[in-house]
Amino acid sequence: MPVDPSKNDPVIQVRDLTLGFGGRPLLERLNFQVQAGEVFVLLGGSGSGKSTLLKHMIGLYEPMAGEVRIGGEVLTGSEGAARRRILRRFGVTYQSGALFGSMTLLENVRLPLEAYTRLSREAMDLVARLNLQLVGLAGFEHHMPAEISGGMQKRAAIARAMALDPGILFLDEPSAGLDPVTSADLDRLILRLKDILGMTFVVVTHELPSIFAIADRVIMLDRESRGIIAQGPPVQLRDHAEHPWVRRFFNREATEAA
Ligand SMILES: Nc1ncnc2c1ncn2[C@@H]1O[C@H](COP(=O)(O)OP(=O)(O)OP(=O)(O)O)[C@@H](O)[C@H]1O
Repeated sequence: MPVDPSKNDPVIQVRDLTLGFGGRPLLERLNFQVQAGEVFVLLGGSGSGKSTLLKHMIGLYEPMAGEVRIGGEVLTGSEGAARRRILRRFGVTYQSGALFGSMTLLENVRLPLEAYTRLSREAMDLVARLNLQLVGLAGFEHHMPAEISGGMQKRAAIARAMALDPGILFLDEPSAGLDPVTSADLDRLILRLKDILGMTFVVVTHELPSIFAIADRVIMLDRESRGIIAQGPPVQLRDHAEHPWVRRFFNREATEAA
């Protein structure tokens, strides 16, 4: 079930978030919200903290200050049953993909169901099959990850991240290592899941064609000022951003992509 199917409700709230390592802040006092059913993209130069911010948003790291709320509940510092409940509201795929190589696709997608539900084996298989079907992998249930292409592996990782029926998916560089055609296929899948299931996405990506294809809104992180230097729909930023770095980012890459 989507966390909250009504549009314009924040499903993720980042409030005064300061994060860093070894007592040194990398990003300070970040404030932004992600609305239900939107694709929200984290941008920024290399080392600006995109992946680190994503890891804070999913509770993998604890911030130096501030909080992250998912579906209105505070994830930061949460524990026990409350934390488990919040964690089940979202799925994650990491850059490395990380399917278990010794398991079939069906077994990979079944894994979270085995760990977190008491469904019967038949029901788990049914859910796993449906999820693989949803990402265009019907018929590949018994393939091993090494037997399918990189693009299909990414799709299978998304199917696994969706196994527990979350309303939110966090994707860290989903098109890394994919050719442009396969990457565009993945963009279409993201848009389809958003349209048919009303899912909310938070995506880290550098790929400009992808950003224009999928993003409702982006935020641009900046290492020097340790904050957000631009936010809004990508076309708006391309045409009207005040910050020179932001204009350079969109225009240089637009030229390269042309
Ligand atoms: N676990 C960690 N411990 C200490 N420093 C870290 C850790 N993880 C990341 N960093 C540092 O934080 C900074 C931001 O890293 P991060 O990976 O979040 O950037 P990014 O914007 O995702 O970069 P890229 O686009 O190159 O992947 C970098 O200087 C990195 O070395």
